[in-house]
Amino acid sequence: METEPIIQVEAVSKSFGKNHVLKGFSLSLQAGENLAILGKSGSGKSVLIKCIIRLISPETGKIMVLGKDISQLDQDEMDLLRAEVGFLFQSNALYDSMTVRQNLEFPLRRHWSKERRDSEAEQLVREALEDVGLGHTIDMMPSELSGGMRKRIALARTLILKPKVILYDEPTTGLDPITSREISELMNRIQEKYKTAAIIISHDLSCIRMTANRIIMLIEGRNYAEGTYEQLTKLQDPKVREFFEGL
Ligand SMILES: Nc1ncnc2c1ncn2[C@@H]1O[C@H](COP(=O)(O)OP(=O)(O)OP(=O)(O)O)[C@@H](O)[C@H]1O
Repeated sequence: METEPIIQVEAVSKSFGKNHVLKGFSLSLQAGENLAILGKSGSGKSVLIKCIIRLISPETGKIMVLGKDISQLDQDEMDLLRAEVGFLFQSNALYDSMTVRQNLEFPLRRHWSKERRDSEAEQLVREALEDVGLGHTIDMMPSELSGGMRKRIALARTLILKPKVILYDEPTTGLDPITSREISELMNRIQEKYKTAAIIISHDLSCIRMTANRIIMLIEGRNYAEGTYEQLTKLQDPKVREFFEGL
């Protein structure tokens, strides 16, 4: 039986002046799936993610998130929906003046009552930190952590609200190959444990190879090619080959 997609993007177009970034791009994210969007720098991957969380609005097309047409939601409804979507942004954006514990509690402040936080937050924080293998850092400051650890803390903070779907924006950018690998393994463990679906936008082929069940290549604003990593590496199209050259 076909289940309803977690996220559906249908023929979305977005331009900035004469710069036509997305030209009828579509995707369908299924439950439990890690879907990677592979595209060059400037191809529109971040624009796509911003459309999905309605930070910007496309000119044409339709976006459904967890069964809701996001263009039809008012601000409060959109905020509630965003709480079910986890983001891991490139910048990590941890608060430097807060401990790891306070950073992880932060999303709960917005979405939970004080009573609920007092009774449940501690255990959730500990569980999320254990999930990323950093239980011992709970009282440390972000400045005491390495780049890879900060990324994992940012991921733990995303997990706190038990999202149904996670959007990973360049999750391994700026990390060395070993740390990148650890983050990719962690992304797989999270998929397995929480059965979350995820969209991963990246140009890091090793991360994509390890984590993606399916890949859509975003080239010239369109769905240029689609398949598993193995399938795409076998294509002869020069624009696809460019990505896999040297492997
Ligand atoms: N707010 C904006 N105003 C004008 N142009 C924008 C805006 N946001 C993005 N663009 C343009 O849209 C294009 C796609 O940008 P985007 O950030 O989505 O690329 P990307 O694929 O995420 O690249 P990278 O891999 O380098 O992050 C670029 O040409 C960029 O200049």
